[in-house]
Amino acid sequence: MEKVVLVTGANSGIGLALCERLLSQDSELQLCLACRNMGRAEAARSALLTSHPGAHVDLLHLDVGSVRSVLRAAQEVKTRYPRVDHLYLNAGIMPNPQIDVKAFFKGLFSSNVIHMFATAEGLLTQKDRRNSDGLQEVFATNLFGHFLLVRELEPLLCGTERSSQVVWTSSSNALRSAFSLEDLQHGSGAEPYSSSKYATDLLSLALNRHHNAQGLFSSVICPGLVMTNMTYGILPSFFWTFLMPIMWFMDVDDETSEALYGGLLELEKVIRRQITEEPDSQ
Ligand SMILES: NC(=O)C1=CN([C@@H]2O[C@H](COP(=O)(O)OP(=O)(O)OC[C@H]3O[C@@H](n4cnc5c(N)ncnc54)[C@H](OP(=O)(O)O)[C@@H]3O)[C@@H](O)[C@H]2O)C=CC1
Ligand SMILES: CC(C)=CCC[C@@H](C)[C@H]1CC[C@H]2C3=C(CC[C@]12C)[C@@]1(C)CCC(=O)C[C@@H]1CC3
Repeated sequence: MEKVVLVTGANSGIGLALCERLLSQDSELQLCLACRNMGRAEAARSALLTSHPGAHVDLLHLDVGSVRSVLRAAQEVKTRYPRVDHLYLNAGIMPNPQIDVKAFFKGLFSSNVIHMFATAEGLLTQKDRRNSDGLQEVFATNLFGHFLLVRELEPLLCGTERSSQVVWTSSSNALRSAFSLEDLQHGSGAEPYSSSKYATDLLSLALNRHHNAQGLFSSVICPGLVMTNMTYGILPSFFWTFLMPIMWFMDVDDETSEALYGGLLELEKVIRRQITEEPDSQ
């Protein structure tokens, strides 16, 4: 049976790259691009069909920052598909980002420099506002609209014979220090993005607690730092050309992960030898 996969914010950046990858891995799936801007959604669909002719790619109008739009879109999904196998909650915004240049240069010469580049902690603030539903826009878009979508799609995600996966695009910029239960929407702070991403991680945990028994499994991914419209909104592209080599230099993960892999293979050898040499104690 064809898998049904729905991706929010699928018309650009990470969402569109994800759709490309999904179709490369399984050309049979029914892919639904859930987007706010339908012009860009059409263009994304054409691009996907050019690289994957014959693929099944649908469009759905969804503004995750609007409660009415989420409810309408969920209703439409229920009429179109019998179930949803994979739900990628990827749409996100970071409005009016400001960099604290002083903190950046202070961090550059501190022992905290790698952490600063990896998480942007202490570097980034945003200017948020209330939307027409009376919610803080970043919270509404990055978290609450998606939460509502999951709630509405529960019948298609839970209780079916197969399990379903909900995957959130979170961030290394998810900061516990930015989140408060007393101010869920982060109306009074200057780090709504970090707060919304930390809340995303918490919500994913809670969804597992509430829905694993019904076959719904939630997880978060952090894509690292990716050049998209979001990052080009933080600094203009020529800045990134200079910064990228430094970012690669900072990225110790590949090397460390390779070293870990080698270490584990060595340990595996030792352990295997040990259990074949030692008599079974039981
Ligand atoms: N780039 C990076 O380095 C990182 C990004 N992320 C996360 O990745 C996700 C994707 O961002 P990225 O690809 O970088 O940035 P883009 O700006 O390229 O993509 C954001 C996508 O979200 C959509 N979107 C925004 N607001 C809404 C809305 N109200 N309703 C529906 N769709 C909406 C945009 O559509 P539209 O055309 O309508 O604007 C666009 O398709 C975000 O959640 C972001 O927080 C996480 C870590 C790092
Ligand atoms: C010259 C100068 C002032 C450089 C500042 C560098 C910053 C622009 C980057 C350093 C770490 C980056 C980062 C992000 C944005 C750009 C930086 C702050 C993200 C917050 C982008 C979106 C995410 O979700 C996570 C990223 C973490 C690292």
